[in-house]
Amino acid sequence: MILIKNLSYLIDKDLKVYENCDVLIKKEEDGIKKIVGKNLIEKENLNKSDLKIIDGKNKAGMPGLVNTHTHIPMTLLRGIADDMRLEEWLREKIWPNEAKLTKEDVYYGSLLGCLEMLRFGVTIFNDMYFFAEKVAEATKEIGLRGVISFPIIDVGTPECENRDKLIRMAENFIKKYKEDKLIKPAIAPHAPYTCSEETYKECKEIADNYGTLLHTHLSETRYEVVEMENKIGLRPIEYLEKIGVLDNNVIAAHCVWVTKEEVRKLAKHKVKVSHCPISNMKLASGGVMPLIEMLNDGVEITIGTDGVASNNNLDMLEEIKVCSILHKAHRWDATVGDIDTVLKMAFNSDALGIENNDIVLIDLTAPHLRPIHNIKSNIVYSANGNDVDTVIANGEVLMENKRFKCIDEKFLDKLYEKVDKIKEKFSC
Ligand SMILES: C[C@H]1O[C@@H](n2cnc3c(O)ncnc32)[C@H](O)[C@@H]1O
Ligand SMILES: [Zn+2]
Repeated sequence: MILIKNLSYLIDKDLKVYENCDVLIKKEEDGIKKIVGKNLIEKENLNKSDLKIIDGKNKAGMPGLVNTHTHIPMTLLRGIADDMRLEEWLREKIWPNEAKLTKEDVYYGSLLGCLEMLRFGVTIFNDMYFFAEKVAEATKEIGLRGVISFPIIDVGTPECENRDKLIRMAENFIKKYKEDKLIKPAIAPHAPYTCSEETYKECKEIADNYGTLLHTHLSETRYEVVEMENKIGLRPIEYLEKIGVLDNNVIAAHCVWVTKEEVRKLAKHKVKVSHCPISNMKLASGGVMPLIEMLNDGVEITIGTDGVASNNNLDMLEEIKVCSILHKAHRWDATVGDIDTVLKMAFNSDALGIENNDIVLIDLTAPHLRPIHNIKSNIVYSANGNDVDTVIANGEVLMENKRFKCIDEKFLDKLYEKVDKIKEKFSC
């Protein structure tokens, strides 16, 4: 059992704030149980020798951050191609370099990505990358929880060039992990411009049969929308609706270029949207995701960083601040993207079908986090990922006082050496 004693502030999933409390975390057969109150040792009659005690003084606790769209192994491609728009970035830089990746490279890139997320308080994530088994393996080793989706592209991926075979591999991947405690497998047709109607339909059938999510990029750029309108006379969301893919098991990343009518379609089919403001701005995807219209129509919106090659980090605290201020600037309205709205999106793991029972502690002993008029304000507008001090995920202390507990830290040097070596095979 873990006891956080004298926690200065606790923000719960419903964004209620408690002050000066203890939090007891018990890992039981049927899940994680949490008790919040004062003087829990006495009240719950706890034996100190059964407890891992964490000092909560000058710390703020909150649920684990949830990154709902990323490509974790792309940590390997950090900084390889900046200041380019999506289409050229993908075709000229990212895909040619990804073609050189082996499954071992993806494993090390995933470890690096998981440690980066952990360092920044992200405990649950939704990934889409080649060699998904290696992403799953690294995730389990670090102890995070993730929806790991197996990507499909019609022309093939670095893992396999044959689409039919890829679909069978995706199904086997789902079978292998479907009972796993930390991993929820899923399938990911990459985007409407890389996957045919047949591919989307087959992926949807697999997602339905196995009860998994279908993760896809959707309406990310104006180019994507115009290209589709020219080819088939439909916008990407209209097209996916027409072929029967839109559903409540779909999680769609980006959804920037979306009309009001399409927002209604997303809401009608209960599609979950992963909003990736930094990646959209950096890749100059143009436009801004219609947050207000989506919220007004009841679309479930979550937040993602996208991959490190378009962000260029996995700092979800940075992402929520940018999300908030982007929409204020865009709408000339300071009330838009308010503190509670962005925090709710950042803690939302329900969209992934995972319960967020994790706790992240922020160290408040830093000049930029004092004084504290409103702890939620300091977290959204003043903090960043480096302020994360301790992470308890799935009932385990994975990081304490900014030190990784899930690995021997001596391994970090070896990991950095490995990724430096992998770096040599890429060309900028
Ligand atoms: C899984 C593949 O998806 C690629 N990717 C990474 N970021 C984006 C994005 O913003 N839009 C479309 N595709 C993206 C990644 O490089 C892999 O090739
Ligand atoms: Zn992406």
